[in-house]
Amino acid sequence: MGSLVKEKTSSLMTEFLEKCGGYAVVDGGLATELQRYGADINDPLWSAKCLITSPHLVTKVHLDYLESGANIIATASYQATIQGFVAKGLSVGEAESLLRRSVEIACEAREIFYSRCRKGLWDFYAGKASGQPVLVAGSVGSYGAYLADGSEYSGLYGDSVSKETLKDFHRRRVQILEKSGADLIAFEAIPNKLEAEAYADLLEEEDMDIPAWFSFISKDGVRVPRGDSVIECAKVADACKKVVAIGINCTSPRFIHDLIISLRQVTRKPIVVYPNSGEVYDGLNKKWIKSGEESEEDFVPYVSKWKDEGASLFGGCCRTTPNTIRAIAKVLSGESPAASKLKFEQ
Ligand code: MET
Ligand SMILES: [Zn+2]
Repeated sequence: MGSLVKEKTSSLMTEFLEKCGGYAVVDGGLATELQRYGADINDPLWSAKCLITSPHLVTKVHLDYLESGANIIATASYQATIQGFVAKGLSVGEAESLLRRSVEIACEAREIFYSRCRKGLWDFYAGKASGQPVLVAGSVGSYGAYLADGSEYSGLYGDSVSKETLKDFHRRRVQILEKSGADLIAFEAIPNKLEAEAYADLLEEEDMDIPAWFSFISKDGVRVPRGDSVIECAKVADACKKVVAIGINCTSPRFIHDLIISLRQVTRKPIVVYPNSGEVYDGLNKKWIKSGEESEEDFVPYVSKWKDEGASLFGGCCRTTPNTIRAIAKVLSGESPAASKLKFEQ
């Protein structure tokens, strides 16, 4: 790769943020939104099952988020792994095509969005839609997500799983996403430091043409599920030249404020936050459980505070919807969100 391409890679996010006016909107939950449209994703492949059974729904959800103001849409590859597809009886070739397809679907949705904007077909944002820059992030879920046994939210893989195991597991998928037209890779919901180190090594070893963001899960506002401190994990991400943003996703909104402060202590890279609705996932029974009276837009009034603490990219994760994203886009564009009861003690 030429040095010019490398420079472009490392500055991609700062330039993109400038184009967006300093702050960018990330999409909301993809899997849970597919479910809301009736997709049955109760499967080891989770949302990736839709790449086989209902790709049109994936396009539809991407379009919904773009229409709501998203600047970054993440592909349906979170739980799309070659190993997972092969376990379903697909060939390696078919599995790799589906991974590529996840990026193509998101790129096609962006094209459809832009062409509809040009024709002025959408009311919302119609005026400034052509000025809505959009990046496609190739989503990569953790090894625990592939295992689909709840370890995605515990980060406990056992002693037999080493950094090398994780690198071997992720390498081919990352290579394919890199060459499929994605603008960046989103390593999402990272549950332990070991996996962050594996990703960082992979990015360096593969000398990737596109950058990445690392986004961690936290269940207590201090540590990732495995028990490593978020600060230690963020240091791994900060030290990796290919990482252009660091953040938190699929985490209760109530922890986001403190987590941003922790991240800011160890990085100057842009911070991305996209919490879930605040409900808790019961991995064993594959159900979201309410811990209070959360609704998907409840955290939106906090976006301004998170901005003040130094985050620059804001979206939603599981159980958030296009409504959440529309409200975040409004906050970032200076309009106040619909009055909503503030529920999270800061
Ligand atoms: N981008 C993924 C999704 O929204 C993140 C899942 S987090 C468990 O489906
Ligand atoms: Zn999530």
